[in-house]
This record gives sequence, structure tokens and C-alpha cells, in this order.
Amino acid sequence: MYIVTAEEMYEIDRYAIEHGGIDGKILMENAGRAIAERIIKQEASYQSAAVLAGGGNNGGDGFVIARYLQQSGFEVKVFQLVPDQKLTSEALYHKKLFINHHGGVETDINVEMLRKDLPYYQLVIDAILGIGVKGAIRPNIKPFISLLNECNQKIISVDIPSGLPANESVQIDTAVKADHTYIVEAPKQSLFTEWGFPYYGEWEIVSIGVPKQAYHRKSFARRWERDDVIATLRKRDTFSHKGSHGKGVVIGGQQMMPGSVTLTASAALRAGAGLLTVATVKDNISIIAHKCTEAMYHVLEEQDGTIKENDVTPFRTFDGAAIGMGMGRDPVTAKFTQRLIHDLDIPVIVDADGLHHLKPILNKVGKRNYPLIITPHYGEMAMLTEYTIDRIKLSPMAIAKEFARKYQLYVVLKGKFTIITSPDGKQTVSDTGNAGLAKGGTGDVLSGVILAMVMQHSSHLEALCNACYIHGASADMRVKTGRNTEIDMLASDVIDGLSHVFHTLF
Ligand SMILES: NC(=O)C1=CN([C@@H]2O[C@H](COP(=O)(O)OP(=O)(O)OC[C@H]3O[C@@H](n4cnc5c(N)ncnc54)[C@H](OP(=O)(O)O)[C@@H]3O)[C@@H](O)[C@H]2O)[C@@H](O)CC1
Ligand SMILES: [K+]
Repeated sequence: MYIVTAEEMYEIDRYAIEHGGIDGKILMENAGRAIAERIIKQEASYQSAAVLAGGGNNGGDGFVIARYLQQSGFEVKVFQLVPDQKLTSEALYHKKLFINHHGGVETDINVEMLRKDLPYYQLVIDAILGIGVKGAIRPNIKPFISLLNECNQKIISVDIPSGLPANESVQIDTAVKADHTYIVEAPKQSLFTEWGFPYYGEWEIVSIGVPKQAYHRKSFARRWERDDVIATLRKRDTFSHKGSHGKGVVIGGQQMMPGSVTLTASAALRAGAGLLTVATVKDNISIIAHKCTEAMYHVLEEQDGTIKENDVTPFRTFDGAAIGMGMGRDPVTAKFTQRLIHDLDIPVIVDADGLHHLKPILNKVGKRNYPLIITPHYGEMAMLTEYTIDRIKLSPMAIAKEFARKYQLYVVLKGKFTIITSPDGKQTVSDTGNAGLAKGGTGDVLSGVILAMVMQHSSHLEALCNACYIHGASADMRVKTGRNTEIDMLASDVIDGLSHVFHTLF
């Protein structure tokens, strides 16, 4: 599934019109009919609907929906919020069709009139504004949006809740809080943002007959889904041996923090790593070994429990390294971490405290021959970029892309919607997972899954996408099957859940 900006959606529509030869009125017909058919099927208990139509093509979709709902026996009225002169030619065409089919349209209405009329209808279809909304919502429209947010009926938005920006980086003024949104053709960026998502309610996509080639012309962002995982996750070869699945090393864990590396190591093994070594301070080893019998160990030189300068040569023999968990931010550790990041010619994943050590050498890491993968949450991204967390939440895709391109690294920006960006700017969003993951240790688990996946895939981007999907799916599975709730789930439960996820994928 592609994720588009408003401009990209218009490009795709244009391609369908200019190259596919599908007239804009037909695209509108397809959109409206597809949405009406879903409503008729899914909202079978409803018999009446008020359609609120704006002047753009979103309003045009509304007229088509009204015609099909009426044909199927719904009592329907369209409330046209702007005069005919404001209607696009396609919307006007479909208004006329609706009227030819004896459809009822109210014009010249104000909010007070609508407030009185609305209770007669069981469903409210929001076709006021689509992806063409620009700037602050104007006073002729704003009160209608507020009215919808006050009313008790089920609100179904067409393409996007009216008033909500399609793109990230745009502040919301006022927007409809939909119960259900039928998204036309492809989800818009705002669906996968913390600020936009709550407005959509339940959501689903309707296709409108755009030729597939419209999506081949550039690299659109994508949502990573179960089918993508199944298509790219490598099955184990019957004749493979432990060396075939990657020999990984987890480097971290100062004396007071053995838990993080334990979680990373256990997760890497559960996610399929062939061999796994933990490089940490001596006193941690018996604690980790107690929890993770399968790991091997490399003792790091320390100073009062803190990792100090060590030789990086032994780590060159591994297929991948995860660095930084429970490592602490002591300057003594910084030098060692920076040399690991700079010198190791294997894929390196940097998380947690490692990110703090990485920051001063960001300008040098682009020259690495092997991929560098960073896995910051929003707070760590703020530390790395010096944008505020709120600024990152407003434009997560743009900021992650800017950062990945500038420093030539892979960024896994962790959140409810984890955004994975490659150094060339390709982006995917993984939206598995739940609030149970908002707990210490789950990031360490993700780093372990990433380490295992990176060693087992030829495409780094696919490895990262699969890791994020599987990690979130494990949390979802734990809750869905009643083993945990979002409240009590622990990072170690997510490791236990991996097995169940792999079962469902193969
Ligand atoms: N072929 C296609 O493209 C297809 C498109 N499709 C559908 O079309 C939708 C996009 O249609 P669109 O481009 O016409 O824009 P749309 O969202 O209806 O908004 C424009 C209207 O809003 C108004 N307006 C703007 N800002 C405002 C504000 N701040 N406050 C108040 N008003 C404001 C603006 O007024 P104006 O500035 O012109 O005075 C104009 O009247 C898309 O979401 C999908 O549903 C499908 O049918 C499939 C084929
Ligand atoms: K809408």
C-alpha cells in the first residue's frame, strides 16, 4: 500500500486521466460508487443519510454517493454548503445526474438550519473538503465542521476527514472527527501521524481504477504489510548451518544495566540469528547467561563498571553488530563506541546510549562501506537533530528523510508509526504494535530483531521493515490472544511472542 501526499495523489489522478484515458468524471463516479457500495453493505441497519457537500471534487464524490445510496433505498439529502458557481465541472456534472435521478439538494443553508435538519438522518456523509484544503478553514465552512463534531450520528468521511491536511508538516485548524473514513485510492500522509490518525476513525481504502503504472513512475512511500513480509522473509534452507544465519554481536551493558543487552541478545536469537555473542563487562556475564543460555561472551575492559577503550579488531569477524544498549553515556565509553561505529566494516545498528556517542561523529559516518542503522525514538531523534519533539511529530517523514540522506544512514524512527528510511530517501511505515510497547526494554528487543534480520536479508531496507513489522506483530499477538494486556506486557513477553508471529507467517 502506497502512502501519498496531496500533490502525489493529484499526479496519480492526472496519470489516470492523461495516460489511462479515464475521464475525471469517471474517476469520481468510481470513487463515489465504491464508497456507496461499502456503506450499503457495511451499514445495513441504516436507512437515511445526510450528505454534506463542499464545492471541490470531494463534494462531487458526495453527489455520486448520494445517488447510489438513494438507488439502494436510502432516504438521502445533499446539503450543498457553497453556491453552484463554486462547484468544479465534475461536481456540477454529478450534481445534475443526482437531480436527474430525483435526488434532493438543499442549497443556501446555514448552520442553524442544518442543526435542525440533521437529526432526521441516521448517517452523515462528510464530503465537505478533501485533499484540496488549504490554509485556515474559512468562516463559511468552519461552523459546519464544528456542527458535525457535536452531532450524535455516525459520521463517514469521504477520502479524508474534512479540514484535516493530507500532508504532514501542516498544522490542523479544525477538522471533522470521523467514525469511519473511506480513503480514495491511497492513504495520505496524515493517516500515519500521531496528530492526524485519531481523526480518521476506522479506515479503509477504495480503489477507483487508476492504472498500476501510475505508481511505477517514482518511489512512493509505502506501508509495510503482512504480504510484504511473507514475500521477503527468508525461509531457512534445510541444509543451512548456524553460520548461514549470521554471527552477531551485541556490544553494551555497563555494570548497572545488564538487562538491555540481555533483551537484545535473546531477541536476536529468537529472531533467527545463527550465533550471538554479547560483549560486555565481566560482572554482567553470569546475570545475562542466566537468562540467555545460548549466547557467548566477550569480556570488555572496564573502569568501575563502565566500558572503556577496547580493541575493536575482534568485532570485525562478525556479520553484524548492535551497539549501545545499557552502555551509559560516560565519555570513556564514547571513544570506544565511536571507533566501533567508524571502523567496523560490517552492518552496525546503534541504539539508546550509543546514539548519544554517535552524535559528535555524524559527519564522518557517511563514508562507511557497510550500512549504519540508527533506531531513535522521538526523544532521541530530537537529541540528534536538535528539532523539538513536537516539530518531529509534525513532520516525521520529512525529518527522517532529511537526516538519512544527509548522513547516509538508515533511520528507524520508532513510534506508533515507525518510519524506516534508507540513505537514498526511500521510506516505509510499519504500523503494527500497540501501547504495550511503550515500556522500557522494547527498543532493546527491536534492536535484537533488527540485528537478526539484517544478517539474514540481502536488502537492508526489507530487513528493517520485516524487523519492525514482526516486533509490533508480536506485541499485537500477545494482546489479541489474551496472554498480556497493553498494561502488563513486558519486553521479554514480546520476545516470547516472536515464535507465534513466525508461525503465522510461514
Ligand atoms: N480527479 C481527481 O482529482 C479525483 C478526486 N477525487 C476527490 O476529490 C478530492 C480533491 O478534490 P479537489 O482538488 O477539488 O479539492 P477538495 O478537497 O474538494 O477541496 C477544494 C474545495 O475546498 C475549498 N477550500 C479549500 N481550502 C479551504 C479552506 N481552508 N476553507 C474552506 N474551503 C476551502 C475550495 O474552495 P476555493 O478555494 O476553490 O474557493 C474548493 O471548493 C479528493 O479528496 C477526492 O475526494 C476523487 O473523486 C477521485 C478523482
Ligand atoms: K471529506
